[in-house]
Amino acid sequence: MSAPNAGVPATWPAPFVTSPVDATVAVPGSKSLTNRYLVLAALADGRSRLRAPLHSRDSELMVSALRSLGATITEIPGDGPFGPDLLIDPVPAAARGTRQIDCGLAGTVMRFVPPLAGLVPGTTGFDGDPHARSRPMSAIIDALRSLGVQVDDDGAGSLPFSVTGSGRIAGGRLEIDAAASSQFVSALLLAAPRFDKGLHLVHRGSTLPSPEHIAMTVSVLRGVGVDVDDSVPREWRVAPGPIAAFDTVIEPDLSNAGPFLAAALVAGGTVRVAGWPASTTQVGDKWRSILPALGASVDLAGGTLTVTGTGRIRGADLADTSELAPTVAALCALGSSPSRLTGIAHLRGHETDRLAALVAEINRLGGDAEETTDGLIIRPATLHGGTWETYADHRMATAGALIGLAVPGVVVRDISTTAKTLPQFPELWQQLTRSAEA
Ligand SMILES: O=C(O)C1=C[C@@H](OP(=O)(O)O)[C@@H](O)[C@H](O)C1
Ligand SMILES: C=C(OP(=O)(O)O)C(=O)O
Repeated sequence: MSAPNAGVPATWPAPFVTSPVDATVAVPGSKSLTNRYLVLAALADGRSRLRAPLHSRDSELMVSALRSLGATITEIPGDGPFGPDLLIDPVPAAARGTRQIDCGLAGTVMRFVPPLAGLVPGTTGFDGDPHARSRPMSAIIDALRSLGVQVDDDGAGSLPFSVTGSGRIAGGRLEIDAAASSQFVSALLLAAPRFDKGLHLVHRGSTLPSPEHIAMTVSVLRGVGVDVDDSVPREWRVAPGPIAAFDTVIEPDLSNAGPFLAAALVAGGTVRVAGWPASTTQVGDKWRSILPALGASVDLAGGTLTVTGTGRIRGADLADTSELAPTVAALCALGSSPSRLTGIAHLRGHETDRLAALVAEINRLGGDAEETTDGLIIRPATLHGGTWETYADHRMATAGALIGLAVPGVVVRDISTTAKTLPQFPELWQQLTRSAEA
């Protein structure tokens, strides 16, 4: 694919505002929903359509991965403002051969695609960006081996590795430790209807992160006619059977809506996000409770979420903020009282070690942040300008932009990393900040 955000400079002076914002923002489709539905469409019993899907580096990598496994994916004009719809014809039964898949830095690609590769005859190599090689993968590698699939790696429990599928996976009972990522559970559940005996998956680890993302997986599976029993905590039973072809509209990415909504707290003023679903499995719906805890008022009416802030942020104790944590941490760094974020130890295995990265960057600007065993403590401090490093992490980039809204002279390194899930970020952020000047 062409370089996302081509032309965006390597260092990006974050817009600083001195008056309240007043903006309505439309955000593109959910990464988590787009990539789940793409995987299910590749395994479905006929042609599926995704309306208003995300078009970003992570979704393009998923499209390429599924194409190389044999799915036919075609772009067709749609109604959404952010790009075409997708028609997907599943991987045909006769698909075979060898292929190499680039996972980039996409957790959904590196975790969701290997079980599919086990269902397709032939050898599939997996590798990704330099940072991808330090993301945890051993739970998937071990799970596939327990399921009888050949995996060849160098024993490090990470990319690169190859999966040699025979075309069938028997399935049955399987224990894994998904403490490092909920994506291990989602990956196995998504492919499980195509295992001969289905799957009885049991999580045996100490903690299970990002439960909302697992609930999303269960919900999308049920939506395409798959029988999933999740009545026993930390266990899932997926019945074998067909995955019904579907035609579905992808919701806007509520996690990516976060930095825009948070701008109302930082600058004061009002930000509205259109197309907010009345009910959703996205973890980003938690903004409706997180932002009020930090001092905003929030109203959901007529499909629009409206967030109003005063420019004054109070600290809070917030648990299990999952992929929302970098945005939350940026808000807390601007808070007038201490904050404690808990239940996010597994962020150490995200695009970068997010806990270390947030502490380093907040403190570089004069902040007072500290790592705990499972999160962060952030105390009030007066921040100053400087370079904000992003470590190839899109959510570090948007966190830097948010701090720069209130602190003059913040320069974000590599804003183009936002192309991972939101290529339009620099442009949408400029529009938002211009509303403060108007
Ligand atoms: O399944 C998904 O779509 C995701 C699950 C979560 O992963 P972790 O459980 O590794 O946090 C989340 O952080 C990631 O952004 C997307
Ligand atoms: C953790 C994230 O991504 P990934 O899907 O690559 O795990 C994220 O987007 O915050």
